Amino acid sequence: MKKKLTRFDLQTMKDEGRRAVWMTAYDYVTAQLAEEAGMDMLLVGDSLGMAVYGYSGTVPVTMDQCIYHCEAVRRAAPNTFIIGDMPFGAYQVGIEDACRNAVRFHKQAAVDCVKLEGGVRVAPVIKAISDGGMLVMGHIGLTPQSSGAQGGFRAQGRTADSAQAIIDDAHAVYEAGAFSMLVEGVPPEVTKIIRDELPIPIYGIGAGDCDGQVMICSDILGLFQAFTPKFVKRYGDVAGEYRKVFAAYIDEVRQGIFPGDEHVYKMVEGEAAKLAARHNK
Ligand SMILES: Nc1nc(=O)c2c([nH]1)NC[C@@H]1CN(c3ccc(C(=O)N[C@@H](CCC(=O)O)C(=O)O)cc3)CN21
Ligand SMILES: CC(C)C(=O)C(=O)O
Ligand SMILES: [Mg+2]
Repeated sequence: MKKKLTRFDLQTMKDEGRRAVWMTAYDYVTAQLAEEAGMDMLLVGDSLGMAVYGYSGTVPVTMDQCIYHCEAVRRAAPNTFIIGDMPFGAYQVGIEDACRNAVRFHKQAAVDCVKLEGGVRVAPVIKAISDGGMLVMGHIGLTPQSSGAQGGFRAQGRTADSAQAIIDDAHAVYEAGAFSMLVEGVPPEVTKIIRDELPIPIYGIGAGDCDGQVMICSDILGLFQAFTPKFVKRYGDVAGEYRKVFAAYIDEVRQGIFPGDEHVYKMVEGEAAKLAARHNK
């Protein structure tokens, strides 16, 4: 049986140059298949607001939604390192409130760490949660919960000054006690400096080569239809499979092909005749 990774395993993987592979999972079936496939970690991302609930961003996502999906993923993947993504509002109101929400992720959903977006500005929050004995993963660069401030879902750090601000964020996140961090949507030159200057695992999505990669599950499956960020690689056409299956099912029911003999229940021996006798009077 697969053994759940610890922060020390993740650190060793980085130190030995072995890349960690992870993706988002929001539901039981997906998480079960991911654990079976040997995924190193699973993120119950607040991207579930877009991938599952159809919002146009992640801002509306609530603690309850994140917790319920985390619980489903944990039940499906008891031996996988699970990251609970703190939604917008869960750590903006105050440090005490942020700690309470991080505790809820651990108590109710049995996550292995929480992740939250931001650098210099959220460093005190990261410090308070880590001081509470919980593992925190940082998330810098393109931070979807602040897409308003960033002017949309756009690559960050493409000028020397804006890149420097992200590097400063990385240092603040590390100093605050994060055990690892995710860098999203920045040029590889920026990622490289962060990786050279910090000892903890640096994971990427749209950030070039890193100590590991994460992708949105429905993006790699070729299932998510609304948009495709530049950094996504589709490894399948699951939307195409859905279309084929739905069309075939509709067709068979309409033609009376499904359900067939093999899909119906048999009456107990002799009972069909008795029943027929009652109704043939
Ligand atoms: N399905 C999905 N995949 C993701 O990667 C993802 C989500 N949802 N939801 C949360 C955030 C939002 N992300 C996004 C969304 C769109 C772009 C995108 O299309 N960017 C364009 C540039 C757009 C512009 O400049 O205005 C690109 O070409 O990458 C990037 C990241 C990443 N995350
Ligand atoms: C990996 C990223 C984009 C994330 O935080 C999420 O899926 O919510
Ligand atoms: Mg997220």
